[in-house]
Amino acid sequence: MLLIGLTGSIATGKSTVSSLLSSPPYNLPIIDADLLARKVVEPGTAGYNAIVSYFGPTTPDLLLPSGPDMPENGPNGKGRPLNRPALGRRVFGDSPEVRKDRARLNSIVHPAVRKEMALAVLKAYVKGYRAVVLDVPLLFESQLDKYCGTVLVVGVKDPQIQMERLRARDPHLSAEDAENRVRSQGDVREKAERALERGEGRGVVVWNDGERKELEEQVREVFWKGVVERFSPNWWGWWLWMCPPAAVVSALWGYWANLGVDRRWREKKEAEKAKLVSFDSSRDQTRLFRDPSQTGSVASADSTDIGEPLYVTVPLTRERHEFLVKEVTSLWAGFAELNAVQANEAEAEAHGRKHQEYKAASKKEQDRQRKKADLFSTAAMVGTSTGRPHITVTMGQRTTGAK
Ligand SMILES: CC(C)(COP(=O)(O)OP(=O)(O)OC[C@H]1O[C@@H](n2cnc3c(N)ncnc32)[C@H](O)[C@@H]1O)[C@@H](O)C(=O)NCCC(=O)NCCS
Ligand SMILES: Nc1ncnc2c1ncn2[C@@H]1O[C@H](COP(=O)(O)OP(=O)(O)OP(=O)(O)O)[C@@H](O)[C@H]1O
Repeated sequence: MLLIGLTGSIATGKSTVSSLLSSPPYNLPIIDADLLARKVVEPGTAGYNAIVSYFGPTTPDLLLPSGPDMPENGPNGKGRPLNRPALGRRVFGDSPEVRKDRARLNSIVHPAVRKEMALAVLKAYVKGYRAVVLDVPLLFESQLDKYCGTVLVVGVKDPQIQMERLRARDPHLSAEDAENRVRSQGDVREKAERALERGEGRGVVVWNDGERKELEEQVREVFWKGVVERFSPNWWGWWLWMCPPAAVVSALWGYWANLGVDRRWREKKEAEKAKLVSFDSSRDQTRLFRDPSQTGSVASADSTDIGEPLYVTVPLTRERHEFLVKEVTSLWAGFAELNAVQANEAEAEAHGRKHQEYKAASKKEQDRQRKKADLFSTAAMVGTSTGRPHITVTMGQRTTGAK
């Protein structure tokens, strides 16, 4: 049985494709990770209890409010269901705290989802299906791609279209909530690249910027005829079903091949990062923004920005991650100095100090600030999830071991 990993980014059309694949002429069973992720956090489950005990104390609206239709202990006495938009606000976004919370939620939900998924795949195999679709938004992030015979990425190139579709489908989301959700997922272009890296027949991409009809045609021609029928014909599916040991060998072989693909992908990304060091900053003006959608104002950083992401807009013709780590570390020291000088200027003015006195105080303060800045390193990350190339820079991550 062929495992088809269906992924993409938020509102790029995964569900639209999965509903196509579940209907004639394909008639494939769909295992939907979002649905399973809801099932494993229903009141009374271990997932629900873990979420309530971690997020409950800091999220007053974590559960649906009680009222005439909602008893205090929930409809089945096991607790009120989760208020998903409220939990979403806690975990979708870019700041370090939100990322930490998202990682925590993922660590509660994902193992339970994987278990349910394995069970569902086994059931589909026993029922004799030739292929099954795993609809998983975070297929690569949760490493499930390694188990898939083929990966289908549904992408949208234009982020504006993606945002419009998301807001039209989920009108309850504010513009900020929608933006945060888009930003919480990896760049769909990178997912597409990663799928194609798997090689012919093992990875395929359909772009869904156009009409639904175009999407349907791509699914039929590019995916079904070009991949499934060509690389996993019907007779092969029957053979695997009739001979379970062959199915096991085929699954192990596929997993092993995917490990190789994964290793090559990592090596490629490492090599790309290594190239960044040679970037010459003098040719490019580096500007820091508080928000990737801002273009006008240059943000200033001060000590309150520790741990806050800032964005640098640069052309991504040459990726330059490591260079930026160095560059922004020195920028951070520069900002610290600037703050110190400004603070001293204000102080000197207020107290009417003489110029010499001010200079001495300023120098001392600068040294102090520089030492403080030395305690921090800065992380930079390249991304295009918002559609405009940007680099997220998290200022002032404490260096491991620094005192
Ligand atoms: C935070 C929650 C409660 C918000 O629920 P809500 O009903 O508002 O959204 P829903 O579950 O329908 O998700 C909508 C889309 O958001 C994206 N998304 C969901 N969870 C995540 C996540 N942890 N990281 C990045 N994107 C995510 C997916 O594209 C998904 O299709 C929910 O998304 C959740 O429990 N997420 C953690 C589990 C998870 O990772 N699910 C994704 C598949 S395993
Ligand atoms: N080609 C298209 N033209 C117009 N609307 C589309 C097209 N494809 C999908 N849509 C609409 O866009 C919205 C998002 O699509 P869909 O729900 O399939 O995305 P998704 O990737 O499954 O999203 P999520 O990650 O949130 O589950 C839906 O309302 C869908 O009807």
